[in-house]
Amino acid sequence: MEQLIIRGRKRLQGEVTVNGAKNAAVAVIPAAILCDNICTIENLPYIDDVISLANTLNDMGVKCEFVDPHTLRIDSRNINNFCATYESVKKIRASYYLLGALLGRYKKAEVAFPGGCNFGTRPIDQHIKGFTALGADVAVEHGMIKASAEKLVGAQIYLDVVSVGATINIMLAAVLAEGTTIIENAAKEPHVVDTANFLNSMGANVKGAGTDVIRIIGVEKLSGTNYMIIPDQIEAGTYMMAGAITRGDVTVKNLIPKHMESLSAKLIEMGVNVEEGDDFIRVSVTNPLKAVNVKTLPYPGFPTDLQPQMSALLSVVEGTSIITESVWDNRFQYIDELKRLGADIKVEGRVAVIKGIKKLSGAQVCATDLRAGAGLVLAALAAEGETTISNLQYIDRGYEAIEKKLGGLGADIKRVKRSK
Ligand SMILES: CC(=O)N[C@H]1[C@@H](OP(=O)(O)OP(=O)(O)OC[C@H]2O[C@@H](n3ccc(=O)[nH]c3=O)[C@H](O)[C@@H]2O)O[C@H](CO)[C@@H](O)[C@@H]1O
Ligand SMILES: C=C(OP(=O)(O)O)C(=O)O
Repeated sequence: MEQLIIRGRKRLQGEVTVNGAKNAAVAVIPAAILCDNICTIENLPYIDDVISLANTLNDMGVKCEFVDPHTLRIDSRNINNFCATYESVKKIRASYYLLGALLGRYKKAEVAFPGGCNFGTRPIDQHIKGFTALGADVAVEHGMIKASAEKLVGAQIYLDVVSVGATINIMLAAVLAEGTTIIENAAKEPHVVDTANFLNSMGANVKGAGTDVIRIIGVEKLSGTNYMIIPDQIEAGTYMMAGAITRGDVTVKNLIPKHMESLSAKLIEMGVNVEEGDDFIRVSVTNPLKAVNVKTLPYPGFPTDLQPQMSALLSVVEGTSIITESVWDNRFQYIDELKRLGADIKVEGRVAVIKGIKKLSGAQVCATDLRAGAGLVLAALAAEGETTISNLQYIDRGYEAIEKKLGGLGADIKRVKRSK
């Protein structure tokens, strides 16, 4: 068992570089099997979700090779298996993209119900509605989602909820379908746009990604391509808040400032100094910070994947802050862990009321999911004394070398192996 040991209250200072985006990577990798050739994907984060997906594709006869830790060469010429089992996909949510990609290219797919972080129900009815509208038969049996079609024909699909996964999955299934598909009420997240750009670089015809109407004109064939993944909005936001919670001076490099607007605006409202460059943001604190209210929303709103990190930050900002989680029905499970560090937070349903305290104090805590883990890391950086964080398998799903990056900013953090 590995743990992070953090001795807090070091003011972070310096520069940290963001890796490629997890949620773009996990869509683009399955999308690569839509062509009968080789795709080379660069700027991938070297994280467990990416490694798991590469292993899953290898099990299907796709040759996935890391050219270096951030570059994956995907050769899908000899794919021979259209089934992804529970064993291979249980840890990753994005395994659902294999459904859209296999269905789009081979008209058949069998994928175990996806895993990923647990914050309440994570239905996939909108994915299934989209596949069905394109002409697929979809059945759920023995924990497997089975989809097949004679052929796929473009359709007009209105999503009942704004869903990143359904938007991307329908794009994957529709790029090789006959005719035009229109997705209305589509998600607008940067990773939706990145996946559309990747598909277009393979020869697809996807327009409107980044707005709430996406139009896909089916093409006959896609070709291999070289593609570079966008920077990770959530990793960037996590390090921006690491700067703020330690009242430090941190420059987060290799990000897209536009993707950070909802966070930057909140930090500025709190009194944090936020200085933007073309591809960096410098965050520093010189004045006392103020409490704020935050509501998570689909992009361009405040990302739910930065909500736990924001709770950690607000737990040491004087005054009462309110966080409303409007995307997931149960994403405050980690609050009990934050309370072990002394945070004063009350949760009622989807609302957390945070009374800022002067100082957190180190304790033993456990990550309950990926971003909960990131929130605990931030809280530990601000806490007096030593914090031990376990369940690192969650953090490792989405953060490459988190202890090295924070260590480079002056944090006292180390990863240790403990016998159970
Ligand atoms: C791999 C990946 O990219 N994961 C992200 C993706 O998850 P994921 O794609 O699973 O999240 P969605 O955008 O689909 O979910 C948003 C909301 O829609 C609901 N819903 C979704 C699909 C569906 O068929 N029916 C339905 O009701 C969900 O319960 C949730 O309330 O977007 C989330 C919201 O930004 C992020 O927290 C996750 O980090
Ligand atoms: C919730 C997340 O991931 P996933 O959807 O892959 O579980 C996340 O990235 O915060």
